[in-house]
Amino acid sequence: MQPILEVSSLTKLYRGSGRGIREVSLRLEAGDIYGLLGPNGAGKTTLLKLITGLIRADGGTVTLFGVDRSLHHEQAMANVGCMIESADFPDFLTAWQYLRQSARFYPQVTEQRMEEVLDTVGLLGVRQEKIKGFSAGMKQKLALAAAVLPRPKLVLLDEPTNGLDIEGTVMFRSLIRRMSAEEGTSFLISSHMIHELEQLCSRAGVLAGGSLKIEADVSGLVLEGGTLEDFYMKQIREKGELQGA
Ligand SMILES: Nc1ncnc2c1ncn2[C@@H]1O[C@H](COP(=O)(O)OP(=O)(O)OP(=O)(O)O)[C@@H](O)[C@H]1O
Repeated sequence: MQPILEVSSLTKLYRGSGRGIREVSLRLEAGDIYGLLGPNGAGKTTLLKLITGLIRADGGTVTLFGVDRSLHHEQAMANVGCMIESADFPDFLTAWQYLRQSARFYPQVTEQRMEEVLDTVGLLGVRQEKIKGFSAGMKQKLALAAAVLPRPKLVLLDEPTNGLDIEGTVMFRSLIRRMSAEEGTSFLISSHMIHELEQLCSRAGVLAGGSLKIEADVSGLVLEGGTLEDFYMKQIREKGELQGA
C-alpha cells in the first residue's frame, strides 16, 4: 500500500547553530497515529517544518500521498492540515473571519463545517470576538480548528496540547479519535505529553540529537505491560541523551 507520508534521509542543519536533523527517514501508513517524541532541541519542529515546506531541506525527500513535495507542493499538500509552533494570528480578525480566510482554498468547506469545528474546540460562543482578546489556549484551539477544517487526510500537529486546559485536552483526544475512526485521518503528533500520546498513538518514534533513534508499536508495548514513558526513558538513557542520568 502506498504510504501517506514517506520521509527519506531528510537533513537540515541550520547555518547559525549547525544543529537540526540528519538523515531522518519515517513512513506513515493510512490510519496511523504517530507520536514524535524527543528532548528539547531534538529536531521535532524542524522535521515538521521540513515536511510542510516551511523551511528548505539540505538533502532528502518528502513524499505525501505519492507526490514529491518539493516538486509539486500544492498537490502534495492538498490533503494535509497542520499546526506548527504557535500560530502567528492576525489579531485584528475575529475567530470566524480567520476560519473563513483559512477556508478560502477549500471550496468544500461550508459555513456549517466552520461552525462544527468551532463548536468542537469550544470557541463557537466567541466566534465574533477579535483574536487579540484570546488567551494562548484559545489561540491554540483556533489553530487546531483551522488545521482540521477541510477534513484533511493527514494532520501534522506540533505540541498541540500546549496551553490547553483540561477540557481542551480531553476535547483534543476525542477529536483525534473521532477523526481517525470516522474519517480514517492519519496524524503525526509531536508532543512532550507522553501519557497523551500513549493513549492516542498506534506508533511512536524517538528523535534525539537530530536523528530518529527508534520506533515502537505503542499498542503492542502497552499490551505487553510496558509504558511509553519507560520505553522512551530507556532509549534516551541508552543513547546518552539524558544529561546527568
Ligand atoms: N532558526 C534556527 N537557527 C539556528 N538553529 C536552530 C533554528 N531553529 C532551530 N534550531 C536548532 O535546531 C535544533 C532543533 O530545534 P527544534 O526546534 O526542531 O527542536 P524541538 O525538538 O522541536 O525542540 P522543543 O521540544 O524544545 O520544541 C535545536 O538545537 C535548535 O537550537
